Amino acid sequence: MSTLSNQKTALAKICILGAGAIGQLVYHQLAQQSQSQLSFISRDTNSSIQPLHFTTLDEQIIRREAKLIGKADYQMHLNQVDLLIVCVKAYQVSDALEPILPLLGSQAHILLLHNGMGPHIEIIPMLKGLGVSLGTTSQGALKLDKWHIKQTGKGLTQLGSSEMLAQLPPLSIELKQILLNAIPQSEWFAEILPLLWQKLAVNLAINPLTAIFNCRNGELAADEHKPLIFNAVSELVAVAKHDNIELDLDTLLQRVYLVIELTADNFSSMHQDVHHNRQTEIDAISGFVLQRASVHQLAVPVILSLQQQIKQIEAKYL
Ligand SMILES: NC(=O)C1=CN([C@@H]2O[C@H](COP(=O)(O)OP(=O)(O)OC[C@H]3O[C@@H](n4cnc5c(N)ncnc54)[C@H](OP(=O)(O)O)[C@@H]3O)[C@@H](O)[C@H]2O)C=CC1
Ligand SMILES: CC(C)(CO)C(=O)C(=O)O
Repeated sequence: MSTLSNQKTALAKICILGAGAIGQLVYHQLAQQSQSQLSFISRDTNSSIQPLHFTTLDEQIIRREAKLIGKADYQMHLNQVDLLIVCVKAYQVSDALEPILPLLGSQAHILLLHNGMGPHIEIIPMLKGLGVSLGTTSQGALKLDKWHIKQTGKGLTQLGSSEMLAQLPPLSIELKQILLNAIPQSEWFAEILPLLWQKLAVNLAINPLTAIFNCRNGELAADEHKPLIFNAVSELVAVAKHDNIELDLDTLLQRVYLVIELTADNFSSMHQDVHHNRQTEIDAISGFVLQRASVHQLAVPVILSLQQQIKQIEAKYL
């Protein structure tokens, strides 16, 4: 257990890796509710102070400043960090952490906050005994400009640990409290993996299909898509079972259709990535399920086909 005392809680040093839409949203939420010392990791050489703008859900514009830690100051700064929140895309996690991890002090804890699954398995060998927690958010945020974000939706943020991480130091109670106080609708789970699988099922059922059929989320409610969604989610449930994660197919399908309804007008993140010719997070969505299916020697033809179709789309521009 970390020794961060109550007295030091106010001075907890929290650094965010990935100053994008979600990284900046979490920064503003922490700045609003805690007295922690906050910063972003920059890829520039020198540190700087960056003005930020945040448009809230009720259209208020809040101005703040953030400390960006430049490479020249990594050594000195990172050694002091208590919590590193990683808010890059799933496919960026390992590369982003590689130069940072060796510079963190032994008190540092890492929180991964991204869509999809898999990076936690990739980074465990790189951790050298540092603690890690995992999370997923259903809040929405959009970059209006590099340093101006708008919150676009409320939603649950599910954070937690797992038995598979039990050998590593846990997040301290004080840091957990800072996160739960600052992030609205956030919850902590002793075993987070089932929650991550459930969110994965939602992303698997919605994201690739919206990119393949070039449609908004709501159009997936049509009868013509029902067999594909049913088969993809059924395959995921079977793979999860072999990973000792029990998911209920009916409950999961209900959740998928609820998200389709609640986000009917949205273009999914994968649709937007394809639209802007960006790499998608497919490898952490269907790719992760395919990887686990291969470990358990299970056939998942529908998920394989979704993966291949998105890879073909990406290949036209990447
Ligand atoms: N935006 C949303 O509403 C939601 C997003 N999510 C998930 O949250 C995660 C983050 O998404 P989002 O914030 O939208 O993505 P963004 O692309 O906006 O943010 C990622 C940020 O990380 C930066 N970055 C990438 N590599 C590095 C690195 N090596 N060192 C430092 N910074 C780096 C990027 O910088 P640069 O652009 O310069 O490369 C970018 O600013 C994703 O998994 C996404 O699916 C989940 C729910 C909702
Ligand atoms: C829930 C959903 C599908 C909302 O669009 C999403 O998480 C995404 O677009 O990545």
